[in-house]
Amino acid sequence: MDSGADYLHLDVMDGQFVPNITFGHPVVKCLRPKLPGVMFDMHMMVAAPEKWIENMADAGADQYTFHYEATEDATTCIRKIKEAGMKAGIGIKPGTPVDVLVPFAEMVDMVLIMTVEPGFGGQKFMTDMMPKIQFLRERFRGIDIEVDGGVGPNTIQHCAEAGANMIVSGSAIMGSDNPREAISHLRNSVEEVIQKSLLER
Ligand SMILES: O=C(CO)[C@H](O)[C@H](O)COP(=O)(O)O
Repeated sequence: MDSGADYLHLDVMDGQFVPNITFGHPVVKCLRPKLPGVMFDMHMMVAAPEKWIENMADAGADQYTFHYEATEDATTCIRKIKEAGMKAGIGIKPGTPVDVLVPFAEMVDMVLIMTVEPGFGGQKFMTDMMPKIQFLRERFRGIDIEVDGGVGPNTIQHCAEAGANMIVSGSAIMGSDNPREAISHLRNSVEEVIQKSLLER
């Protein structure tokens, strides 16, 4: 396990799965040539995520992260994402128990633990989601575990110590006087905990 690759995390919201709306694959397709070499992780906060897999692959997405709650058939969704040539991620909302992810943890490239209700940036980090990360890290040592929602300099330590190795951060970086420094701080916090845990083994 390491601190994972760098992705541009793009929040797709459909006004159904979450009470907000952003953009879809046509915008991703326009963005793709403007950011060569940048990996796009689509965070699909949408109902029926299986519907947009081909479109997002065609638009140039690298990873397709959907919500467990949004589909009746997560296994087929994962298979279709991989067949379309993308990496697969599966996430859960705060109210969903973590054990639903167990059957999928070794089928996907990443699991996502939401630490806010999906739909809006700038919300308060939910520390009580940390046991979900610990649960997954204890059982699946090598997987990528991502945390999303309210993560910044004041909350990163909780995520890192629980075992997360991929971090999404919006407001804390955009609101910082020095976004580069803020990113380095988040990255270093995760790296330090990973290195320490490797030494302790
Ligand atoms: O998925 C999201 C909301 O649904 C956002 O990506 C997430 O909340 C990040 O924003 P912030 O760091 O401001 O909390």
